[in-house]
This record gives sequence, structure tokens and C-alpha cells, in this order.
Amino acid sequence: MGKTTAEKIFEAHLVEEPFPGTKVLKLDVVLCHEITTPIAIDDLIRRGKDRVFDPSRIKAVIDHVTPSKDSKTATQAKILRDWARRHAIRDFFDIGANGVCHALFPEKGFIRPGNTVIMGDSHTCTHGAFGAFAAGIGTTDLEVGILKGVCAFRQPKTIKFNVTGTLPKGVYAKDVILHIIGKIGVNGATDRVMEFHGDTISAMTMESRMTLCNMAIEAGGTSGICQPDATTVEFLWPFIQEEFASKEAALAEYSKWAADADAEYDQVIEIDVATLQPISTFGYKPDQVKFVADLPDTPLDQVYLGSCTNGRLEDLRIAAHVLKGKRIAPTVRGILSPATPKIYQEALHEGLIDIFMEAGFCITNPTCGACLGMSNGVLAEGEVCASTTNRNFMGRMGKGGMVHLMSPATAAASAIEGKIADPRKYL
Ligand SMILES: CC(C)[C@H](C(=O)O)[C@@H](O)C(=O)O
Ligand code: SF4
Repeated sequence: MGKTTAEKIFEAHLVEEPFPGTKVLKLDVVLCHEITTPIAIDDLIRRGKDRVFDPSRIKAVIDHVTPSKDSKTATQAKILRDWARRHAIRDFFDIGANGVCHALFPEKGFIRPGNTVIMGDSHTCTHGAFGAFAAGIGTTDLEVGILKGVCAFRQPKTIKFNVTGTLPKGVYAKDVILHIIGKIGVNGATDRVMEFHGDTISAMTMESRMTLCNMAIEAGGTSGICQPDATTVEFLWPFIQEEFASKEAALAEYSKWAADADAEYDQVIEIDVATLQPISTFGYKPDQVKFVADLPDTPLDQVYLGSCTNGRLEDLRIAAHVLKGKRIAPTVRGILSPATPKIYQEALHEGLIDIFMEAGFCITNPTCGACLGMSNGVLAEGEVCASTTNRNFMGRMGKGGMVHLMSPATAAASAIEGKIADPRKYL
């Protein structure tokens, strides 16, 4: 019988099976940030186990609130910083070099097809875009991962999403994943891996695939996984060219992780994107979605472009294309947080930052900040924000504030009109 991508990765990394269905896997990469890792570090210290299994396999960043905004966040940053120095973790990213973890780590080429990846962060599923098994975990698992380089998982079942058709104008990976979550619901993929297939996905850039996999957790998915292909190899080539004689050789190696044609799935779901339109959420759950054209008038106080979902260069280019030569509505505060310093710099060199500034946007340093309502754009009670992020829970971006999730194009169009707006007329 054939295997899914997750099954192949599980088999190749299996250390032991302590109970039927529970598999302890060897980890290729342990990712860390300053919100959840300090709790694990403090506990390891307390237990006399301040060690790391392999500093070269641990990558760490201060990204959620940076520069620190108060004593609490400064202490969290310091704990992570001191720990990284103490254990000679070379891939540690601090002020000047730091960006949103799920954008920064892939940009550095840390994630490869077939990898097992954990992080104390729910959007770790993003890295599945590379054909990896990447999962968010809690503090205990993180401690074990840091100490021993292993993690226990339940053998996941997999849902195959066969996504076909050409994306219509104004429709992007964000619309596709919002549509999928709307269709299966916020628990639709609980304890399941979401494996994405089909010509729509094959045609997507790595950035778009990351947007797609990023929101797997919003449907309860353990990990989103795309099939490694020539696009994956092209993205990784600067990092792997010493390892492989040619791109073809890299592709042949990475293709081993692709699911077999006769793999068995828990469910197979067909998604046709040909009739999709720009989508926005309208409630407090990510499965409450509607075509923008079908939404009632929704005035906005803020528009936020950024995050691990849609703060990459591709996203900034699309938003800038919509905003070029225009001003945002006077009633709206526009905030852009490029996800990494490299993205920021490239946007600067391409002239995108000028477009955003001339449109009236404020540009912040790369950080999560406003996405989780911690800094750089917290909403006041009763305020409404159109956002390219991934969570619209009540109060997510500030107590009593409302968030509507959408693509960068839709967010940009909405900034111009001061209410949720269809981007197609600006493209
Ligand atoms: C701070 C962190 C634990 C959290 C997460 O796990 O997702 C954050 O990144 C978020 O998006 O809410
Ligand atoms: S950008 Fe938002 S969703 Fe992504 S890791 Fe940061 S806080 Fe979490």
C-alpha cells in the first residue's frame, strides 16, 4: 500500500512506538521564539537540565514583540538571548536581523523536504509548504525536543485536498485557504494532516504555499503539507547547491517524500478554484467567510498588512500594485509590517515602500506585533481592522476589537475605500 507524505516522514524518523499509535520521532529542526521558549528554558534550568541536544539544529528568534515594549517582554527576550549565547546557538536572530519566525526561518533555508520540525507556536504548520512535517507543540514537548531532539506524535491521518483550476483575477492563496476553512470548518481537520495537491498548488510560488499551509491550524490541522517539486528546489537552491550536483538531482531526492499515487487518505476533498472570488471573514471564527461582493458595508478603522501569513515580498508587491498612486481613506490607519528585514529591504529597493508611504501607510519594523494585539497597532474597543493575518478571534488584535481576514489585495483595496472592498477593480 502506498504512503502519504506524513507517513513517509514518520517512518523515516521513527525512534520508538511507546504505545500503539504514538510515535516518537527524531527531530531535524527545533524552532524557538521569545514567547514560549523562555518558559521551557526556565523549567529546564529549575530541573538542572539546562542543555540542548544539538545547537546546530536549534534556530531561535525574537519576533513577537521586538524591540521590547516593556519590562516583561524585555525579560522574555533576555532569557532567550542569554540561552542562545550560553549554548552557542549560531542561528539566533535579534534586533537588526530578526523577523517573523515562519517567514524568517524558511527564508534562511532551514526547512527541507522530509524534515520533522517543531516549535512552540501554532503556525509552525507553515513549514509544511516545503514537504516537511511541521507541528506546533506545547511547553513539555518543547523541553523534550530541546534536550533530546525527539518528539512524540500520534500517527496522523491525512486529508487530501485536490485543488484544481486557474486562480481568477484578484484571487490568491489566502482566498483558497479561507475558502477551504469555510468549507470544512474550524474543526474540519482536527488531528489530521492537510495534504495539498493539484495543478493550482503546483502553479503556486513557495510564498503562496506558505500562506496556504500557515492556516492549516485554523481548521484544526496538525500540519499542512505541499508536495516537493521543482518550485521547492528552485527556492532552496542557494542553500543546497553544495549538496547536489544539479537541480534535477535535488528534485529526484526530494521527490521521495511525495505521496504515493495509491496512498490511503482519511478523506479526499476536491476544490475547484475557477469560480472563487475575493474572500473575507465576517465573524470571530476563521470559517465564517463570504465573498467580498456579498458582504454588507463594513467600515474600517485600521488595515494591517503583515504577519507569517501574508507579510512576504509577494504580498507586498500585490498590495503595492493596488495602492500605487492612491491614498488610503482618511478614516483608516494603514500599518505595514514587512515580515523580515530582507523583505523590508527588497521592498525598499523595488520602490514598494514609497508606494505604501505615499498612500499613507505607516511602516513598522519586522515583527508579529499587531497580529496578536501586543504592539505596533493594537485596536481600541469597538474598532474594526481588515487584516492579512490568520486569526480573527474576539479581541485578537486588541480587547473588544474585531478583525476581518483577507488577502493583501483585498486589504489594500479596503484601505483605499475605508471599508471592505473588492480588489478586482484595482487590478
Ligand atoms: C505566542 C504564540 C504562542 C502564538 C501561537 O502559538 O500561535 C502566536 O504566535 C499566535 O499567533 O497567537
Ligand atoms: S505573525 Fe501572528 S500568527 Fe504569525 S507567529 Fe506571529 S503572532 Fe503568530
